[in-house]
Amino acid sequence: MAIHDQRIKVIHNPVAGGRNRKRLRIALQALRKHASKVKVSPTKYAGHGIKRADKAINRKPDKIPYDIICAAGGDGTIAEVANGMRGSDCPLLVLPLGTANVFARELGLGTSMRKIAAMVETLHPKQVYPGLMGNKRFIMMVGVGIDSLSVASLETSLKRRIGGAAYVVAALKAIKRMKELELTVNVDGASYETANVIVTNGRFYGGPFTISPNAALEEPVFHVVMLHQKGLWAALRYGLALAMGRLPYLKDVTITKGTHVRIESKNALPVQADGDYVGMLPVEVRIDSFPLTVLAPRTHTSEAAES
Ligand SMILES: Nc1ncnc2c1ncn2[C@@H]1O[C@H](COP(=O)(O)OP(=O)(O)OP(=O)(O)O)[C@@H](O)[C@H]1O
Repeated sequence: MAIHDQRIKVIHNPVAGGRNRKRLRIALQALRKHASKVKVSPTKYAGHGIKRADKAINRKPDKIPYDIICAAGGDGTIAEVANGMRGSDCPLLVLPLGTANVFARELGLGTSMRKIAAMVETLHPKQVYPGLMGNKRFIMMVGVGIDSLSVASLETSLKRRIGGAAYVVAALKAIKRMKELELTVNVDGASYETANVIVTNGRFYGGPFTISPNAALEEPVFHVVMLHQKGLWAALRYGLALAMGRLPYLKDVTITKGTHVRIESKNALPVQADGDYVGMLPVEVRIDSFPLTVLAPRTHTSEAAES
């Protein structure tokens, strides 16, 4: 699907990933070369991406519809736009301007805006399956454990200033609460006791790190990654194994598949979805019956994911 004479609505989160104007400009230049119209609408507050996307999809009858909706931001922005597009088969183009940009890596787009600009005309529609928490979509993952404790104590202003390093600061704060991590996870009827869980439809986590090597966005199934140990030593070991690509192969890590997952605890614990705090336990997630159409390279390699 070449972006040729098409009408594109770009929903841009101006606060994603710190300063992102230059990266956006590179992408817009490429889009304007090929498209007949490129309309950029910045988000004004958290959650605005949902409304913007819904409005772009359901235009008044006297207005010409858009052919492509583009989410320019981090994974949180993409999730918002994907929520506003639920039920539509209009393709979503992703311009990664966030901090971790896991979804763009997962699609094989990578994170180099120059490379994306160079290939934007050759991207093809592909169907992927987001998850649902209640009636709200997440595009890749939901987590409870050291990650959700960290996200819940993350200072947004610090993240805007120092980027990914703010997560390290947040993780240090979260360490104090690690003993509370006692979870019961039910995957399609099978019950597990664990300390950390990540329910994901993708391979990557926190950027280019592999957490579930056999997952694929286009398969309507979750990979449920459970890290059973808690405590400082376990957290450090998991962090190191993740950085070295060894996490999925540790003896105290279980990965199972399912389409319906319930997570609960006797303790009050926060939940993260696509890197943002979304509420407290208990939580129930399932695969969305509506697929999401995204533009992606026809074939992709791990090199693109690592760029
Ligand atoms: N104008 C805005 N002002 C404040 N917050 C916003 C605005 N627009 C969107 N947001 C919120 O910012 C949050 C974070 O943005 P996003 O996830 O896109 O970037 P990021 O956190 O830098 O990247 P990543 O998720 O890849 O780490 C989103 O969940 C969204 O709700």
